[in-house]
Amino acid sequence: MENGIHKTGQPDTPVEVLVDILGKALQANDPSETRKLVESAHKLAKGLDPYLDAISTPPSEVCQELIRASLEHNWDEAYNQGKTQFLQKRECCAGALEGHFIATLCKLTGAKTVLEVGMFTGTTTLAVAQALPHDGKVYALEIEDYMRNFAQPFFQRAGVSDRVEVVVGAASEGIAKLAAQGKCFDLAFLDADKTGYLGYYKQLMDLNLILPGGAIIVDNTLMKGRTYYPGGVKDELADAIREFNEFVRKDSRVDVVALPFRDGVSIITRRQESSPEADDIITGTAHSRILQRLKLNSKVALITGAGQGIGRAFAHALGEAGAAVAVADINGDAAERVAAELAAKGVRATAITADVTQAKECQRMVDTVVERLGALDIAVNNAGVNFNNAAEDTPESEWDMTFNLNTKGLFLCCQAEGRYMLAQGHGRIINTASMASLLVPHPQKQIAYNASKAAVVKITQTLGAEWAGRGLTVNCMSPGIVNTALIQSEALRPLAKEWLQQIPMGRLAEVSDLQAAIVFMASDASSFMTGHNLVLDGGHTLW
Ligand SMILES: C[S@@+](CC[C@H](N)C(=O)[O-])C[C@H]1O[C@@H](n2cnc3c(N)ncnc32)[C@H](O)[C@@H]1O
Repeated sequence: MENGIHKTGQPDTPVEVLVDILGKALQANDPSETRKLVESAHKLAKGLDPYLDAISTPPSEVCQELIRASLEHNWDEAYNQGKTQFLQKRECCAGALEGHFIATLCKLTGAKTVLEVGMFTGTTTLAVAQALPHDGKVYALEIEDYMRNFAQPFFQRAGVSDRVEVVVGAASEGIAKLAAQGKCFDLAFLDADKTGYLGYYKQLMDLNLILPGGAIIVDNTLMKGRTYYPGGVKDELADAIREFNEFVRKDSRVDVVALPFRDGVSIITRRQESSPEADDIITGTAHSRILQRLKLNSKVALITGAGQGIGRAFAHALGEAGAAVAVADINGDAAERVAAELAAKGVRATAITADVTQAKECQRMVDTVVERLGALDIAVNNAGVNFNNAAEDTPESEWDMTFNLNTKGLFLCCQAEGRYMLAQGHGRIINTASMASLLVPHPQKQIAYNASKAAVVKITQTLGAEWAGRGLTVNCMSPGIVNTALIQSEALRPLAKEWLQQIPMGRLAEVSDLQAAIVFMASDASSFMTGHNLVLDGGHTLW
């Protein structure tokens, strides 16, 4: 490609088509021909932004109201009445598409903390806040106190006030203040005074305020085209942006991509360390940053007992981390429901009905996973039961049922999964044990359960040792008392008060407390851990 025109001679983008049409208009001798060409160039240029709006998801209703209020506000009057320090203009509002663009980048990068330098009426702030997780925050720097009051009711209406902190004052001071408070950002959006950009950029970079994997997004890097076509006019803003663009382009710490989106948007990311002296600790193992090492992309995970409670939480955690998920349960409807939940959030998932107390069923389950999802990389053996009876009253049938599922069934699963994984040369098996493997939970009586879970730890240790060095790791997790349907039985519910006094942290585990651990145990990041019993009990076993 040369000068925007491809070897075929055909222009390929709307701008290239414009260049082509206007070039022809310049060469046309017939005035009516020139007019026709200019008209078609005008229509093509005029239609671009509305079309982009039309094919993009519209902003939320509150965001639309805020954009409307920003555009309709009498900014001259606000200035004349001394409410704003500077004469603000409606064009300051970045608009729906750009707010949506920044919010999309937040979602793509999994951002939690975002800095906006130059908030105006907060339309982008709002779009970003709505895209952040509920424990995320956008810090919006704005020199005009008036804007905080303008935007606040809209943040409240959208229910995101606790996700927005407006810092009023000069942006350089705001950045310094946030830095002094130890704040760091996944993304920063530079959109305040253009002559200040270089200073803000240097502050953010020199103070390391952008987290590894983060980015600085900069608006107006084309400055209406005056950066590359000044038109012979003295232009302080275009000069400042040009100087900024050139500085960033030459800054060896970063990569930058400039997009012809609206008034030009540049995305600046920090370069990965690449010097030959850099070891794995500097570059990350296989150049994967620590959070990337936890990703389970293209892995296939099987979870038994995944129709509810802990297993369901494991299935969601592994799916969110990138794995395709086979949801196995003896209750087929429950398995289908969880598989549907996963599919609805974009996880490749399948449901399998299986009774894992039967060797044949375990084999069929593994075969089905491989047949439907193409492999089996991670297996979480989680199906289990718990009955409550004093030792002297425990019927033989209860002992058998408990051991059949919790112990024999778990071993049969490990065996079927292990055979497949040994043949493929890699795999992660994670068994659900219990803190009952380490202490005797009380006051409830559950001898069969306690003994079955102690056996799970021994199975895990034995398999971990036997299969070590053959690409497999086998570990188990021992949750404390988890707030699930299992403990809602009539026998157990009244005991909750007593348990709370036994737990140093003073609360039961929620299934979500176990999710990060299962991802770690399933990922390459845990490759040196095998035969381990990971206890997650709020300190219960310490007392
Ligand atoms: C282009 S508007 C921001 C638009 C906004 N980011 C959006 O997405 O709609 C620029 C804003 O920067 C503010 N501003 C200008 N100079 C500033 C400074 N030195 N410190 C903080 N804010 C400043 C202005 O008051 C104005 O509200």
